Amino acid sequence: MKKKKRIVIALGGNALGNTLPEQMKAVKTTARAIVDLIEEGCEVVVAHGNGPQVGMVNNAMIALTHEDSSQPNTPLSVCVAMSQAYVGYDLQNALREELLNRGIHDIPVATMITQVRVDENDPAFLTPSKPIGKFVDQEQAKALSEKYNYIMKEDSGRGYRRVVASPKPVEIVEIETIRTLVDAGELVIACGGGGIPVTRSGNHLKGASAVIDKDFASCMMAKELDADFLIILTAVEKVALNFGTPSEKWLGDISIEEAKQYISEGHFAPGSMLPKVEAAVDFASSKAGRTALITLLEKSKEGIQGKTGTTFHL
Ligand SMILES: Nc1ncnc2c1ncn2[C@@H]1O[C@H](COP(=O)(O)OP(=O)(O)O)[C@@H](O)[C@H]1O
Ligand SMILES: NC(=O)OP(=O)(O)O
Repeated sequence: MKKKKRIVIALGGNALGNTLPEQMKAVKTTARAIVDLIEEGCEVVVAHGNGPQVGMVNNAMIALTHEDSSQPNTPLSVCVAMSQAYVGYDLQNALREELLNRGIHDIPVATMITQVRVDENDPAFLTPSKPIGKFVDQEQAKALSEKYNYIMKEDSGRGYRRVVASPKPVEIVEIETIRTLVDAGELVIACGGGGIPVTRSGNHLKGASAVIDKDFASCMMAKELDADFLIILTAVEKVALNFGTPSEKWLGDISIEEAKQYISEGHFAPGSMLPKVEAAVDFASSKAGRTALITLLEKSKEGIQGKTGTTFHL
């Protein structure tokens, strides 16, 4: 019998929406796209981002502390944990329902609260780079940085966002549990929001004030699970050279060498497209036969059929 293709999908912000009602709606479309892949005969593992969601949770927790001084600050690591549960809850239910609606009764869905270890000496702790929360204009950005000491940065021509530290993942703490569930045929949602960042001190895991890039965490999970495909779903169908300029050129199938050259030429914006391309290069170059794909959620099926998206190969 032909072995099923194992796919790790990294869902970007547009697959989840920015508010509770938007998320309820978005996860239904997302579930349809994922179950399409399952019906194509693929084994799917789902990871997702949390930029808007962790920003929202963090704001709510700050407001709580302002209202009630007996409530201590909620660490960013706990906000990431909350965002994993919030997204996992809606996504898990949408997937369950979509599977049942299509008569698929033998694939249980589970969300794994996932911790990802980072290095406490990672220089990324000193240079915040990960955009979270809402997009605001320049004036609002100035007000937020004055009021809360936030570091605000312009994000790919779409406005300003708060940036936080984003160290690289070193180890997925729950990887053996994830592997056991995936090998048992379950549909697992894991490494949400890049994973809850932790550092290790002996047997103790301590939350770190950071948001890990889900593209890097998904890449690590895809390698750990020996996946065939890493699919990074975002708001563009393809990756572009000279993005947003008159000489914009959309990329189809590219080699690792070409991708590395384009990275060095500065074609991909840090904090948005650059981590996706870096994760795609890392995965596709890690072992022969591994393919990475960057495309739109609605195009994921066509993407794995080689009909669209930007595909990275050795
Ligand atoms: N070279 C590029 N090619 C395509 N998109 C790019 C490029 N550089 C920056 N972008 C921007 O990056 C966005 C994807 O990053 P982002 O929105 O942070 O991802 P996510 O979907 O994970 O939230 C695209 O929608 C686009 O606006
Ligand atoms: N954690 C993370 O990478 O989130 P986004 O995909 O929303 O940026």
